[in-house]
Amino acid sequence: MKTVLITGANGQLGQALKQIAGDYPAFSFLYTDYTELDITNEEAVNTFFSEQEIHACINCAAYTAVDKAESEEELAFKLNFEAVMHLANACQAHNARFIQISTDYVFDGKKNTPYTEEDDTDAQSIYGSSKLRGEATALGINTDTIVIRTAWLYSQYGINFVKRMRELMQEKDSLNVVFDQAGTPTYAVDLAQVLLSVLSKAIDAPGTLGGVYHYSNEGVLSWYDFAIAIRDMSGLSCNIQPVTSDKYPTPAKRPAYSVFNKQKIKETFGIEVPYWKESLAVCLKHL
Ligand SMILES: NC(=O)C1=CN([C@@H]2O[C@H](COP(=O)(O)OP(=O)(O)OC[C@H]3O[C@@H](n4cnc5c(N)ncnc54)[C@H](OP(=O)(O)O)[C@@H]3O)[C@@H](O)[C@H]2O)C=CC1
Ligand SMILES: Cc1cn([C@H]2C[C@H](O)[C@@H](COP(=O)(O)OP(=O)(O)O[C@H]3O[C@@H](C)C(=O)[C@@H](O)[C@H]3O)O2)c(=O)[nH]c1=O
Repeated sequence: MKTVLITGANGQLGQALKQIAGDYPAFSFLYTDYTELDITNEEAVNTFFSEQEIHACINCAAYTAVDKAESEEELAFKLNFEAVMHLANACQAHNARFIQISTDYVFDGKKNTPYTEEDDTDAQSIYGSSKLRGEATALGINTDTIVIRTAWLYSQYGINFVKRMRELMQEKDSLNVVFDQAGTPTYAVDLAQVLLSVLSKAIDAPGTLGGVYHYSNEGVLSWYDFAIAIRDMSGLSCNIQPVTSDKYPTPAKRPAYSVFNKQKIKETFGIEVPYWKESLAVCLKHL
């Protein structure tokens, strides 16, 4: 039995992992969030790893408030870079596989064809920069680190675009949503399945499979298209207007295009990726 530490376990990805953990009997899971293990506390991280026998760590903790990060740079870097360094060092010292989650916001969005893992990064926001520093640091500490970049994460858990839109649509007659930012949503439960199947292969293969991988659901759409689908598939009625980003100003700049090329993760781990609309339907059944 291999013990897997899940940090930030009360967040939406952490809760998605808890939902499917029973399908992976070869693993026993240690779920921690801020109160059990504050990953910004280096000493606490080292003590935790010394007291428990940990074979792998999936870091689901992060500073994810994209706009707020613009005015809380220090906090964002503390969690998305420094804490990642503490976990990566502890994993290295205890021979544990480290899986770090990152984001499409590491790209500037100037491309118009899907981003591969080899494409140059150029984050446009504090959140994106802090996540980029975290992934580079973890890989620098150990090339066995697996960094999985994902995008537009949503689920029945926590706070996300799907839940926020449904609330807004019930409160308001009309909404403006940007149509000049294109990407692909990711259902957190699909990502959780991918993380555990990746780990199942990687845990017994030290020295291989490390590196960056892209994962989202299949398809390409704008936030506007996503909002329309959320409305129609939820049976709600709200007038949704497509607007350009300058008509919906935000503190943080988002990439205009952040679609992933997912060939690497599909081929390396034999993963089949669900179409975004099918996964949205699954999520909406749980809401
Ligand atoms: N959400 C999204 O749209 C996307 C997310 N990602 C990445 O996916 C990963 C998971 O994201 P998601 O599940 O949405 O994140 P959430 O914000 O839902 O969850 C993060 C969790 O980490 C906890 N946490 C905060 N500070 C600490 C700390 N010092 N020590 C331990 N835990 C802490 C949070 O607790 P509390 O709530 O109390 O602060 C929360 O439970 C992250 O790496 C994120 O960057 C990538 C692309 C898209
Ligand atoms: C609520 C709302 C948002 N928007 C715009 C703002 C923004 O450009 C886009 C997305 O909105 P949000 O701010 O909810 O999403 P945002 O926080 O940018 O989501 C991101 O979170 C981080 C953690 C990631 O890693 C990314 O992959 C991505 O999922 O939609 C509207 O146009 N109208 C609206 O009513």
